[in-house]
Amino acid sequence: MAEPIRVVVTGAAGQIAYSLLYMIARGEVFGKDQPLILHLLDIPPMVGVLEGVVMELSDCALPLLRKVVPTTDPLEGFKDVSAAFLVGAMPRKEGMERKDLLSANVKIFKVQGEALDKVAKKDVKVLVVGNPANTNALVCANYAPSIPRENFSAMTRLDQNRAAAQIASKLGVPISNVKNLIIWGNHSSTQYPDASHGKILINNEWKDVVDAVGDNAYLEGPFVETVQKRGAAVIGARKMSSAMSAAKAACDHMHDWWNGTAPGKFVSMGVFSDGSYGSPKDVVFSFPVEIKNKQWKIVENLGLSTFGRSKLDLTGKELEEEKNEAMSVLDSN
Ligand SMILES: NC(=O)c1ccc[n+]([C@@H]2O[C@H](COP(=O)([O-])OP(=O)(O)OC[C@H]3O[C@@H](n4cnc5c(N)ncnc54)[C@H](O)[C@@H]3O)[C@@H](O)[C@H]2O)c1
Ligand SMILES: O=C(O)C[C@H](O)C(=O)O
Repeated sequence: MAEPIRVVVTGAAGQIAYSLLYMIARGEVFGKDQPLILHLLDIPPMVGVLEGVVMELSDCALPLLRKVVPTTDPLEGFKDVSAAFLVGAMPRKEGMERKDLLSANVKIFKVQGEALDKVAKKDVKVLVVGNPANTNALVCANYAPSIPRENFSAMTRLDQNRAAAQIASKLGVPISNVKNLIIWGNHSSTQYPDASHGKILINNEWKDVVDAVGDNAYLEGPFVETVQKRGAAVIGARKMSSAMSAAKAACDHMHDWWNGTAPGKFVSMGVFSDGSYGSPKDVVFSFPVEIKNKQWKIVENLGLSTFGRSKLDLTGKELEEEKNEAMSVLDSN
């Protein structure tokens, strides 16, 4: 069997981590033959809860889990890690937008970027879940200059999964029969869930989602809005933000980054923009990507409608504004 790898989950005493840690430790991300040492990072007031999580992980009796390192010290938490799930951050409450968390959360990602830079493996894969995820990923990467910025990503996979679930339910097919729906831009209510390149498996043949749905008004209206507002809908119902589905999406994201995407399939990830599709450069923007040998590549030459173009411009503008706001928060500290 392979040597164990070290994987850190921040916010390890929180609600997303409670589902996520179990899925990782079962081998659902790095494989059923990959032993793991799990680092659990949280803040000092959560030490008691963290102890409980450590007890439960032990009681799960998981064969791949070789050791658990609970800590409140980022330098210990990020030491020699190969993969980092950056979940620890304040969640929004009812009535807030995710960017309202910016001033509180962005500082966390500065400190964690600096710690990753000092002690993580240089090929560490960093997934930022904590909101506002795109801008937090940007900040984290900026404070970790010795790690390639391609190694930092933000999670829009939950939005992709939500989009796929809407289409599967609309067409009455299993979720595994839907692929290549795209989330463009920010993990916020300006994101653009785009079904125009989506495929659906009907009678053993991949067909266009657009043709199968046959209702453009739905695809540009209720479909887009439902996905954009799904996080708020979950908060409205649960009084807490999504956790089980967020943990599953984090596993899907890191799984595909680690293992690659199947031929003909792409997934959405927030990554550093090179200006593709007229997006602003140097913000973390969600694009369709294909992954091979742990390297993502933006899928090129996909057509964009006039409607899509206007949506990309809107979400790109929001990301530039968030970036400026984050920089002024950090400059004033
Ligand atoms: N990108 C997405 O799709 C997505 C989906 C769901 C939730 N989220 C975001 O994920 C974050 C976590 O959500 P949750 O429901 O688990 O929240 P939670 O409040 O249940 O848990 C957050 C945990 O982070 C810890 N924490 C705070 N500051 C920390 C720091 N500096 N270092 C380490 N740990 C720290 C807290 O003590 C707490 O245990 C929120 O920002 C939420 O908005 C993102
Ligand atoms: O909506 C939130 O604040 C939590 C999360 O980002 C989500 O999409 O469910």
